[in-house]
Amino acid sequence: MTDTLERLAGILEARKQADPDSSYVAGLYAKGLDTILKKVGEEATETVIAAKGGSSEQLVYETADLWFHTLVMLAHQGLGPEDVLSELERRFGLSGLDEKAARRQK
Ligand SMILES: N=c1c2ncn([C@@H]3O[C@H](COP(=O)(O)OP(=O)(O)OP(=O)(O)O)[C@@H](O)[C@H]3O)c2ncn1[C@@H]1O[C@H](COP(=O)(O)O)[C@@H](O)[C@H]1O
Repeated sequence: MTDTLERLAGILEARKQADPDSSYVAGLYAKGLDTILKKVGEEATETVIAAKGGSSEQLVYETADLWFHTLVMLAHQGLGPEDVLSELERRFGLSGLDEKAARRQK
């Protein structure tokens, strides 16, 4: 499963050298962070709409768009899926309620 994320992250890294006219990802990098963040916001909204009223197929499609654009965002910021997966690994065994309580004590 993570092979797919690693493979995609490799492509996103390589697209940093690509021509924006021949690559959607290179085009996003060229337009900059604000454009990438706008796409993330749009895809998040489309995912919510699909979850509320769409088919399973639409929800999977929109979630893929959302994941893809968040991976572009991470790559633009010098991060990758391994960073997010490490954070999720760290959270294993830590209840969300306990984590929230610990944050409130800070
Ligand atoms: N996984 C994806 C992927 N998912 C979604 N998209 C694109 O993300 C866009 C989604 O935007 P919308 O749904 O809003 O559609 P749109 O109206 O056409 O988009 P905009 O004109 O508003 O940008 C579409 O253009 C999709 O084609 C993707 N584009 C690329 N990839 C991967 O990235 C690789 C590199 O792509 P290029 O850089 O284009 O070679 C590809 O081989 C794929 O593996």
